Amino acid sequence: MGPSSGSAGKFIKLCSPTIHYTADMSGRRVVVFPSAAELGPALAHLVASRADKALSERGRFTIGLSGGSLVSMLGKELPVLPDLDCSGWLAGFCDERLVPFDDGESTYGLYKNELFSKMNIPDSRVLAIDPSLTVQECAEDYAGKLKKAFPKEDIPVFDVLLLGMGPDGHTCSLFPGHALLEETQKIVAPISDSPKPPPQRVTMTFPVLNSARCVVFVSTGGSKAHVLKQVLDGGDGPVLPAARVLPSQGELFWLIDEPAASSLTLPVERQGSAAKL
Ligand SMILES: O=C(O)[C@H](O)[C@@H](O)[C@H](O)[C@H](O)COP(=O)(O)O
Repeated sequence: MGPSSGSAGKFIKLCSPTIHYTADMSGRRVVVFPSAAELGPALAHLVASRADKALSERGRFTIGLSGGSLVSMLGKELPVLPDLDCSGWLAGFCDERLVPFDDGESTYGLYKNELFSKMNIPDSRVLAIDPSLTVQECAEDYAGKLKKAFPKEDIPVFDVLLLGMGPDGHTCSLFPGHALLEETQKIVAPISDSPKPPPQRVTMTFPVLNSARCVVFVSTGGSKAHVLKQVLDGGDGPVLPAARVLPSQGELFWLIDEPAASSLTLPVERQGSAAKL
């Protein structure tokens, strides 16, 4: 798509050599970086800026985390930011695999090692699942934890949700064609037939994703090019789960790298600043 196509709207000119261009595509602010190495620091700055804002306006910063490449990216980039005070942070998980915390598949376990320990975020500031429960109980228990953490809201409003997207267009544990895509009542749902192992997981539902103040997708690598085109460009195919994330009030960013963007036709704006995100 280009400036003349329907899905591409105004293009935002920023000023730093590390961002190639940003585009406003159907309410999504798409930012393309030369590589994942340049995307990581911008992601960290974006999180820090929304944390500053939340802390000054509401006295705490709530963030939902996802697995995949985000774990190591955040573990590398956030702890090295100067003057980042995490004492007011409350971290949860956009989805989680129902495995013990010391299992290599546990998203909590990965973040504990790669991020929480480096940033001195204690367990009391982390909303985690109870992996000893059945998947049904686990979803109810985690939903209860979210409700307790957001007592004034029917649907939790996270300051930032960080999401990845699988090559099939799934996000969180919301997979293409699955009945959970239509869930409107629960804020957290169990899934016991995840097409991607492990099969048992719990996941935030679209009502939570679409209530956030800021949602940031991170997607990198050439293996995502085809599905990114489908999600960002639309077209005749089914609307993939990642494309259904459109916060009703909040911001929506797609931070991608050039290989992932290679099937998109983007404008030639080539200046930007991570600080302006
Ligand atoms: O729970 C999972 O099985 C993964 O965490 C998965 O959902 C991941 O987030 C996406 O596949 C994006 O992965 P990348 O960030 O590595 O692209």
